[in-house]
Amino acid sequence: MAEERLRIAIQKSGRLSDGSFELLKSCGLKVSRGRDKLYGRVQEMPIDVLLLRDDDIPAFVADNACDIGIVGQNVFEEELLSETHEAPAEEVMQLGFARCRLMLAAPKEWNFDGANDLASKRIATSYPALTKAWLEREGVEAKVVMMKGSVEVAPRLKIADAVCDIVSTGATLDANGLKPVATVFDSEAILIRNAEKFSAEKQAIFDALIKRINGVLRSKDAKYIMMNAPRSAVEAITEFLPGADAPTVLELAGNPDKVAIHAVCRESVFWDTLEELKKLGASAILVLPIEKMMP
Ligand SMILES: Nc1ncnc2c1ncn2[C@@H]1O[C@H](COP(=O)(O)OP(=O)(O)OP(=O)(O)O)[C@@H](O)[C@H]1O
Ligand SMILES: O=P(O)(O)OC[C@H]1O[C@H](OP(=O)(O)OP(=O)(O)O)[C@H](O)[C@@H]1O
Ligand SMILES: [Mg+2]
Repeated sequence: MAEERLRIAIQKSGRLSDGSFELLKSCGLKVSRGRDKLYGRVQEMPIDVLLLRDDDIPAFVADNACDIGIVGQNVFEEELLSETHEAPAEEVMQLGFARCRLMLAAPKEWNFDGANDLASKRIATSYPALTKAWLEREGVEAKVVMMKGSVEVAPRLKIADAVCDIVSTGATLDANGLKPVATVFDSEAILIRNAEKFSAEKQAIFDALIKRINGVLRSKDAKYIMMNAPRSAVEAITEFLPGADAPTVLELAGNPDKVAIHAVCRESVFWDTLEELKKLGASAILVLPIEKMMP
């Protein structure tokens, strides 16, 4: 019998693409792309990769053309609200990259004073379902105009009064004379899966992949921190270290009053943290990245 392989759909090129390939790489999976560049194969695990437009990913996963996929939460929620599939794909986990917001934006000169200002106005968006749901929550009646791309130019062309589009730095809005006025949806890349039960063989591949992804995500903010400190400050320093439990305390040769402290910090270590540690008497502080972490 042919070996079962797990099929994952990822974006071919765009804002999700690099992060998706990077995640697979961090999981120890190298994707060798086929000549048509639409199909890739992983050597290290029985996984096939399909390279698609991001909008097609939820449907490919819902329809069983792929088992799992990586897509923006915004695109996935839009698809769910549109109710196009009897058994839509299911969200498995957030992946911590491609963070952005779906935001309502209005021309800078508009003295915008809350959602009610949008009553009877035209709003251009590629996300009509999410936009309509937000308007409904706010109790505002407005006309939603669907645009597939270049949404930000709509007010200038008098196609719409406002837009509802993806914002990260805000540079695109600014360049088009627009300002953000309300957040409709917070988004990041997510892993989705087909709603049906996998075969035992496929489930085992899926479980192994999830374990690796969790290991990569866990190590993302985590740092290995080393420092010397007065023996008397060990307790205060341990309490202060972000997300660290039970650090290793080592003798320092020829210096009975001082020890070396080694700890895994599970949260970000900022410059402020280092300043505080210094105040508590720490010196020779080293912060090292952690590549992978298994519980
Ligand atoms: N500026 C941004 N910063 C971070 N994430 C973003 C940004 N813009 C979009 N995203 C996220 O990445 C997803 C894909 O965005 P992209 O602009 O690549 O889509 P696209 O142009 O529709 O691509 P495709 O050609 O695959 O249809 C979005 O749905 C959103 O979740
Ligand atoms: O707030 P900013 O940092 O400016 O990012 C927002 C822009 O990024 C995305 O487009 P992208 O640049 O991916 O190009 P696209 O319009 O071709 O998808 C998105 O559609 C916005 O237009
Ligand atoms: Mg798209």
